[in-house]
Amino acid sequence: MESSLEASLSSSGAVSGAAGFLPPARSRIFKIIVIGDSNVGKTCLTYRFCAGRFPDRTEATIGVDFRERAVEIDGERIKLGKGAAAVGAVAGGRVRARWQRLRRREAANQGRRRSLEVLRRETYPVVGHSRTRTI
Ligand SMILES: Nc1nc2c(ncn2[C@@H]2O[C@H](COP(=O)(O)OP(=O)(O)OP(=O)(O)O)[C@@H](O)[C@H]2O)c(=O)[nH]1
Repeated sequence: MESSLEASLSSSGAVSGAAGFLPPARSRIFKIIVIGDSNVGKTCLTYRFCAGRFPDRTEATIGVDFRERAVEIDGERIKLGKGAAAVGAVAGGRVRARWQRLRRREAANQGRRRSLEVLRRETYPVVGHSRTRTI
């Protein structure tokens, strides 16, 4: 199957052109959402991954926070867009409803990451257990 990278190159027609000019290949973009109870480290996790260091100080995220990092995998440049969203600020059943809304909105995402704080068991149910793996 033709990858989107190959498709973008071949549809441009520039690859086989005689002018010797190759436009920059478009990166594929993978979106990952990090979701979890408030204050479990979502911002620090995504900041560390994208900036290579931990933030000097943090503030509670209101709504959703976006970051981006490009990585090279098997010679292909891939952009990872990461969003962190707190669900813990909303109490009770509304937590799950908001989580499900976020899941629907992010249905096109290729990856999801859930954050929880291992020493605070009450943060576990917020993100659900079904596909949580202990690493
Ligand atoms: N000990 C320890 N503290 C951490 C770790 N990661 C984050 N923290 C601290 O935990 C607090 C919350 O971190 P954040 O990254 O802001 O947490 P968050 O989940 O994004 O918080 P909200 O935006 O409120 O949802 C901060 O004081 C961090 O310094 C960790 O791995 N270990």
